[in-house]
Amino acid sequence: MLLVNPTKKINGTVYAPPSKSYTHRAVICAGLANGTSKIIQPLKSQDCISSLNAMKALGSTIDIKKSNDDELENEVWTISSDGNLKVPKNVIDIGNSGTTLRILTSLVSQIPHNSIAILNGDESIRKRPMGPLIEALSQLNIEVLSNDNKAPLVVKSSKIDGNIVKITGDMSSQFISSLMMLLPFNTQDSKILIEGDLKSEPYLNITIDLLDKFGVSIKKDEINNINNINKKNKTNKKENAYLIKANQTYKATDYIVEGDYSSASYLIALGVLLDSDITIKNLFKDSKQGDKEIINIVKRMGADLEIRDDEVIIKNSKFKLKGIDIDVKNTPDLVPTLAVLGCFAEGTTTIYNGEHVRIKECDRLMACTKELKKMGAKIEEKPDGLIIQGLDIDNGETLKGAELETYHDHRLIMAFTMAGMLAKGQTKIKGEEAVSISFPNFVDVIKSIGGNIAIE
Ligand SMILES: O=C(O)C1=C[C@@H](OP(=O)(O)O)[C@@H](O)[C@H](O)C1
Ligand SMILES: C=C(OP(=O)(O)O)C(=O)O
Repeated sequence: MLLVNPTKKINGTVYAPPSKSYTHRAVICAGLANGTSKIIQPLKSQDCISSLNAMKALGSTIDIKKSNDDELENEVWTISSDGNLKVPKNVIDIGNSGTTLRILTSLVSQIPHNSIAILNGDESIRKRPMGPLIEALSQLNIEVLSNDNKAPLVVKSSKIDGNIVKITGDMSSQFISSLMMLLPFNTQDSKILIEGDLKSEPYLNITIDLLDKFGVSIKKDEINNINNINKKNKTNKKENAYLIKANQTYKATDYIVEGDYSSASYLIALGVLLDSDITIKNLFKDSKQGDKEIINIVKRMGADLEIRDDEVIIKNSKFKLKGIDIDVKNTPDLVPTLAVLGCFAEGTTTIYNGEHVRIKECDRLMACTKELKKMGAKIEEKPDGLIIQGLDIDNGETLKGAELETYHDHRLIMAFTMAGMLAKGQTKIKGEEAVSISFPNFVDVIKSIGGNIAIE
């Protein structure tokens, strides 16, 4: 249980943890390359260790060393491979990591012929949808067996047979990242055609960026679809497609992982909500991470931040925030952070375009509504988002401490910790150990800046 007490002020300098999305991709690409890659400053979290162990099970050799930078306790992961995935000796357990499951489902089809790989994970992972990816792979004659289109999955080794693959864009970009990482092995040039709305697109840009560092090129091809011309306002609806050249090979490389904006969102939000003097290092201004948008969101709500090339500084807050409309199509992981921010912003905060937020570690729209209501939040669940009426802070209204469930969901634990620090009375957060999924030293970091929290 995490005990969270009201906290008035935070100050100090902290480092954002390394990016989860970049660490996953770097580890997997390193295992696909012929040679030795060094992943410098990787995120040592449960999810990324799932990717590391999976690549080990598929034949990579892994050596973990502390880096010289003692203060940050960073590591260097040296990953060696001959570029060919091996038949795994056992079921590959990907734990709680949706990214690992989705990306590997395509790639494990490239193990030697006449063999199978089995992917499985925890209770939450066995509920996450896989249908569109399984169907897309069948268009390439790759066979995946499952009950109900969910893990456990049995993937049969197969040559890629086909060069155009259609997939829905509105459920998870991870399906598309998965195809992007598979198709460079195709012997023909290939194209991924996205059907419907494309959500979480910044994660595809992360995939393209990282693949480029490992020598693989993917190009976006935007097609103006004449069938979709909206005659009334004469706007062309764009269809998204990606082009992948045949017979590309992953090249071993050394890669330094940048800081994670999704994890930093809790620190940034706390910084603007409390009396703060705080610097968050390892956040790059030119990052491709979609969750960098947290900076624009808090600015739109009325906060003032100093953005440097590689750090974010918040001084002399606390700001008087106002409620705004927020489209979370491209930033689903920010939703728990935004739900808490909305409680402390004057007026209405509307979070929309987030149907995909329901199919993460848990249904985060349901969970934020149910749990924050226990603290007195005025929050309403909508099919695609949340409507939050800000509390009357000027007249002393605030959240009240409560005992909260977290559904084994790391992002809920961190967002509810913020809520608890701003609430009146103690908040008890159950299942706090799940922060290790993406931000293992979260509790220590919050304590180091003055957060009055403790594990019981
Ligand atoms: O590819 C990635 O690294 C991720 C993609 C996003 O998922 P969806 O594409 O399913 O929205 C995000 O929510 C997840 O935390 C990480
Ligand atoms: C949804 C998340 O991750 P994944 O899909 O990899 O489980 C997350 O980190 O919030």
